[in-house]
Amino acid sequence: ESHHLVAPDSLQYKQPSIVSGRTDVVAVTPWLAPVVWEGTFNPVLLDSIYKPQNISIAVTVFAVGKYVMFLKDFLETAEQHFFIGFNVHVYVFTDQPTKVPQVKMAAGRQLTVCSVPSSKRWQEISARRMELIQTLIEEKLQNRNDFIFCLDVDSKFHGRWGTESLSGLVAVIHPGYYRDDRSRFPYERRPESRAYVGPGQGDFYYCGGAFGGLLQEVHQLAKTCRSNFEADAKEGIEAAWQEESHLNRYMWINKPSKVLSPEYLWQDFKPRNPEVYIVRFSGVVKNYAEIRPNV
Ligand SMILES: CC(=O)N[C@H]1[C@@H](OP(=O)(O)OP(=O)(O)OC[C@H]2O[C@@H](n3ccc(=O)[nH]c3=O)[C@H](O)[C@@H]2O)O[C@H](CO)[C@H](O)[C@@H]1O
Ligand SMILES: [Mn+2]
Repeated sequence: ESHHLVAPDSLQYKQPSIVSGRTDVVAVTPWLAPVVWEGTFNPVLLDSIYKPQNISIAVTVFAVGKYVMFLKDFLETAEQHFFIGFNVHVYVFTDQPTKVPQVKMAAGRQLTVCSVPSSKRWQEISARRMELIQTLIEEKLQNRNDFIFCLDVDSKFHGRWGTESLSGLVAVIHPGYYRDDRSRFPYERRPESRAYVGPGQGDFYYCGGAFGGLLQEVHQLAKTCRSNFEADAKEGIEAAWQEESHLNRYMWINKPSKVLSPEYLWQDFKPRNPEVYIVRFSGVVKNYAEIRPNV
C-alpha cells in the first residue's frame, strides 16, 4: 500500500523479457510468489525504486554463550553486503553485552545491544528467539511500515542481499532439501504437535536461520510460532527442529509472498550446486560439541 512502487523515468536499464531468461530454475511459486535467484532481477532498478521511500531494515541476531564468537564476522560482512546504502538497524541479543565487538558502521546504520538470559539448552536459545522478536516488534518497532530480517549468527555474507528480498512475508529455502521429495523434509511428523505437517503436505522446506518481511507480518509469524511452541511444551512436546518446525507449519498455512532461493542461506560445508550462481549468505562450519551448552 504505502510501498507503492514507482520506476524513475531517468533510469536506463536492460529491456525486460518474458521469453528469455533463466531456464534452469523456477522463479515463481504455484501461488505466484517470486522465487529470487541471481539473474531474475535488476538490482539497480530495484534500489532506485526503494531508495526514495526511505525505508528502514531491522535485523535481529542472537549470540548467547559461545556464539558471541560469530558476531565479528557476521557484523563486518553485513557492512559489505547487506542493504548497502539503506537504513539498517541491527539488534544484537546476547547474555554478554561486553563481548559485542565494535564494528565500524556506515552512515545510516546502527547497532543496539539487548540483554537476554543465558540458557543451558541450545534448543531453548534457538526457540526463544520467536518470543524476543515478537516483543521487540511490540515494544520498539511497532507502527512503522518497515521491514525486518531475523538471521542466524553463525553465518557470513558473501554477496549482495538487498531490496530484491523485500516483501510482506519472506521465507528462505533450506539448502539441504530443495531437490528432494517432500516426504523427506524434516517437518514435525507427530500429529500431537502444533508444528505438524502431514504426508503429501507442505510446499518447500524453509530455514529457521533466515526469514523476514514487513514488521506486522513478521510479528504475526513470531507470535504464532511462540504460542504454538509454548502450548506444545506444556504438553511435553518439542518439535523436531524447534522454531524451524513451527515456522515451516506457519509458512505452509500462510504462504510467503516472496521466497528466497538457497543463495540466501547456503552452508559452507556444502559444495555449490550449478544452479547457485552466487552464495550471498552462508552458515560457517562449526563444531557443535564445542560451542553449544548441551549436546
Ligand atoms: C541455517 C538454519 O536454518 N539453521 C537452523 C537450524 O540449525 P543450526 O545448526 O544452524 O542452529 P544454531 O546452532 O545455529 O542455532 C540457531 C541460532 O540460535 C542462536 N544460538 C544457538 C545456540 C547457542 O548456544 N547460542 C546461540 O546464540 C544463534 O543465533 C544461532 O545462530 O535449526 C535450528 C533449530 O533450532 C534453527 O532453526 C536454526 O536457525
Ligand atoms: Mn545456525
